[in-house]
Amino acid sequence: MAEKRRAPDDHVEDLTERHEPKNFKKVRFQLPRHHEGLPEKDSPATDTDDELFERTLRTMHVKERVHDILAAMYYDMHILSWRRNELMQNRIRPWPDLSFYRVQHQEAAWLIDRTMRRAMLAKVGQTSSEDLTYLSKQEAHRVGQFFRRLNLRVFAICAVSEAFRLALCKEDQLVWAVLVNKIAENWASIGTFARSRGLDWQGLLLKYADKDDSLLQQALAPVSDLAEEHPHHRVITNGPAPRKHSHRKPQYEGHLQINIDHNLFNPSYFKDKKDPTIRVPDRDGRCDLCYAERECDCWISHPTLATCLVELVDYPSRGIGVRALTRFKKGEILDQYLGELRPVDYQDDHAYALLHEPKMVEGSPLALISAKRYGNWTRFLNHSCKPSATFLKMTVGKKITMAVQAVRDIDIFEEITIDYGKGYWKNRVCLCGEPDCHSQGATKEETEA
Ligand SMILES: C[S@@+](CC[C@H](N)C(=O)[O-])C[C@H]1O[C@@H](n2cnc3c(N)ncnc32)[C@H](O)[C@@H]1O
Repeated sequence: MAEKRRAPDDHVEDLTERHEPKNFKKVRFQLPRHHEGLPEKDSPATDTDDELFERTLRTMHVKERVHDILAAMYYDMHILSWRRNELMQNRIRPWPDLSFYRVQHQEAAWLIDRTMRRAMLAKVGQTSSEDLTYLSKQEAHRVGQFFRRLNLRVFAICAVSEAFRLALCKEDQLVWAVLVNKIAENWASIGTFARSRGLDWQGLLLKYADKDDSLLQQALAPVSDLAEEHPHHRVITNGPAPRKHSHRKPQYEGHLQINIDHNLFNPSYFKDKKDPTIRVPDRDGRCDLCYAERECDCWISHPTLATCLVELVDYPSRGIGVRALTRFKKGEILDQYLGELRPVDYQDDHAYALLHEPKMVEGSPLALISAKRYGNWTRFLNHSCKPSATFLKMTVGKKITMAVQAVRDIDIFEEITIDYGKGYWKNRVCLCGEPDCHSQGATKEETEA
């Protein structure tokens, strides 16, 4: 049987001591003198440390800003579709929720109206620099810039987000240009996210449905409904290259891999018929959330932010992996590793099985979490020899659980990875590509043993 994955004891690596990479170019540290007034375009390269520093800082600032905006856009789309689903299912909460949804929808509709009005006027030759259908010339220029790279469908999806609308009128030109590029690079992800959450962007365009405009008709063309299924029942394949992506359902051994939100326990699998994840006070120590010594009512709330803001993507040669759609902080609990609970000697899951251990007792696993058929997004975390997350044994409320924790800050669009442990790679080859990868140092005999 292949070696089971085991959570490390020392879970959060201290990265403050990490050495700089060898090819890191040192620049003399000095505060920028005219940071705010830096030119929009890169100035010609010079050799002085000050200028190099300023340009590096500017590039970093733009990248950070664009990633902030994109993270906020995914969050906006998530929260608005969440609210909409609640409204549609008649689970209307107190009025502030409703008014938030209405205001956001109204502002998106105004932006679409301005865009459509301009497009209609352009058709009959009536646009000029004095055109008052836009709030400003800048907005008209930027919308034009967006349409040169992308289409009305993506614009309508993005327009739903307040972060996007604010960027359109408030960010400087360089940030806007980089944002449009990034949206173009990730349009498959943005489109899939909107569709799989049931975001109402087509509704914004419907009142123009009778207009004879090819872009509009293209945007309103029916698309298959992804919102009926769980978002993690969809994998984006072929990467984000324009018009090359498609979707597939995650399958293993010919079965759809079903999403669950708690471990499945079947007493008949266990000799004593008891759920091995029930907390035992003297064995499992304090609750990791409230530090109570005895049973408490804590739980890891579900869904976590990560459940809502990650996507499944096909990575060449490693299969499905997980991409972050927001920024996560070092130490953040991303989710719990879930699956069917099986006895430790269960032999039938060679890819997804994780040993379930209590945090205080080393080397005595209580069960095995088999996620090959039932599990959540965490089962798709690929291995890296320099991972961004780790398994963490926790005691929470009435249960013990295997959580997944970020071991460093994770940026939006980064793949989230975890260390499966050296044992997992005894008879397999790791393709993580890290310079210190286990498999690179292993001899042929070791990997084929
Ligand atoms: C827990 S699953 C991860 C999700 C998996 N990629 C999938 O498509 O379902 C573990 C399997 O993913 C693949 N995998 C994950 N990380 C890998 C890596 N660094 N190198 C090669 N294969 C990897 C291996 O096939 C491994 O058995």
